[in-house]
Amino acid sequence: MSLVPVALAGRSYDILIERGLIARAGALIRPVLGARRLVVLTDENVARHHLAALEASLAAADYRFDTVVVPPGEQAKDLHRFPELAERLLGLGLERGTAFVALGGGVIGDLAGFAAATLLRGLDFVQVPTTLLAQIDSSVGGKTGVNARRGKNLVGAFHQPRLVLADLAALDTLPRREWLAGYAEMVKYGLLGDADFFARLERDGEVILAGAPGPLGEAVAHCCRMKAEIVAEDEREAGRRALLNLGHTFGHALEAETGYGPDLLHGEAVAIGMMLAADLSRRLGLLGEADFARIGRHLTATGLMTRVDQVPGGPFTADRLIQHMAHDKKVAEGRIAFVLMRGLGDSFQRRDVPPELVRDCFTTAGAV
Ligand SMILES: NC(=O)c1ccc[n+]([C@@H]2O[C@H](COP(=O)([O-])OP(=O)(O)OC[C@H]3O[C@@H](n4cnc5c(N)ncnc54)[C@H](O)[C@@H]3O)[C@@H](O)[C@H]2O)c1
Ligand SMILES: O=C(O)C(=O)C[C@@H](O)[C@H](O)[C@H](O)COP(=O)(O)O
Ligand SMILES: [Zn+2]
Repeated sequence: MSLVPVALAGRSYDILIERGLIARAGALIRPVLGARRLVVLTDENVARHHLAALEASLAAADYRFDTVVVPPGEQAKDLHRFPELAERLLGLGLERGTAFVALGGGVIGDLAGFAAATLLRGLDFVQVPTTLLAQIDSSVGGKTGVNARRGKNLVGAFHQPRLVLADLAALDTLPRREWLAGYAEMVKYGLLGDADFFARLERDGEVILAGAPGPLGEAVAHCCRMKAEIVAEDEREAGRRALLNLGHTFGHALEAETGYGPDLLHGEAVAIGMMLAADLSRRLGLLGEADFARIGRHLTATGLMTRVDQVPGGPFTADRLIQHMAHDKKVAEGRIAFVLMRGLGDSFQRRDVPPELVRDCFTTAGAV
């Protein structure tokens, strides 16, 4: 088993990574949580594959629990659906000693985390991530929230989980498209801060995506260690944490424009967004042509989209995409902070980016 600690004064927790953790969840949660009552939040797909094992392990550990199942997909994370969910959860008779268990991908983690942050002004919660994306990224670091009409994750809270149980066996049932979406965030770690890891992905990406336990477990643990280190230094994104947003300013704009629907998954949007960020870095004279081409080659070889005009439902206009970017949480005094690359594994934030260059990136990628 890999154990990655997330060191946060008074709110430190561990990420456990291994096959078979869901079946042991009750026993693993017991020493960490004082709560005797749990509420499991999951979605219909995850429930079909993994809920029975989780419920059996909670029962075996003598937990009283309720389960709430929501429809799958990004729409479950809509601000306007949250009141109904909150009422449903409150209807279960929550008490301060109740804790939530998020069993699912990033949508469930963000939603359950936000419910835990806000209901009764804050309850404990445990993350049991079941997508690659959630195991390497969203279950770690305490960003929780929901999407508003004006943009992605605009209503939320920083609320750290008490424990993360990343059961690699849960990924056995994950569809290939979801593996790829998670893999895009894995590539992000290489690009933002670890050129050797990017090179490893170029070599072993297919093995990882095939679920080979050794390489997969090592790659998941590596990403968690990188994220834990960044979050420990900058929990609330005052500086370095923004690097985890590489590709997201562009990607979130695409997600907003496609209505958070099934045509474009978050990770897919991030892949296109990283390519746009790489292009912007190249146009600013920061990233060489060879590195730019290398990023595109790897994303394409993996099967990810890299261009705006590959997204179903287009054509998309640069004007509208740029409008969406104005709602990014990294905007200060009206100026967007872009995460750019000076080379593979060397990213930084910059605000003074000429708007016409951003437009050129969009149109070169097929926006009109
Ligand atoms: N909080 C953060 O730090 C953070 C980081 C990255 C992404 N996110 C958010 O995470 C969300 C994306 O998460 P995601 O990609 O995990 O999507 P998701 O939660 O929608 O899950 C993807 C799909 O896979 C299904 N699924 C999940 N686990 C499964 C399994 N083991 N077997 C079969 N099907 C399974 C789900 O039902 C869903 O249909 C976005 O909303 C994004 O904004 C948050
Ligand atoms: O943990 C972080 O910090 C991240 O930025 C991780 C991202 O992958 C994730 O998509 C996050 O939800 C984006 O946050 P936001 O603040 O841009 O909404
Ligand atoms: Zn992301």
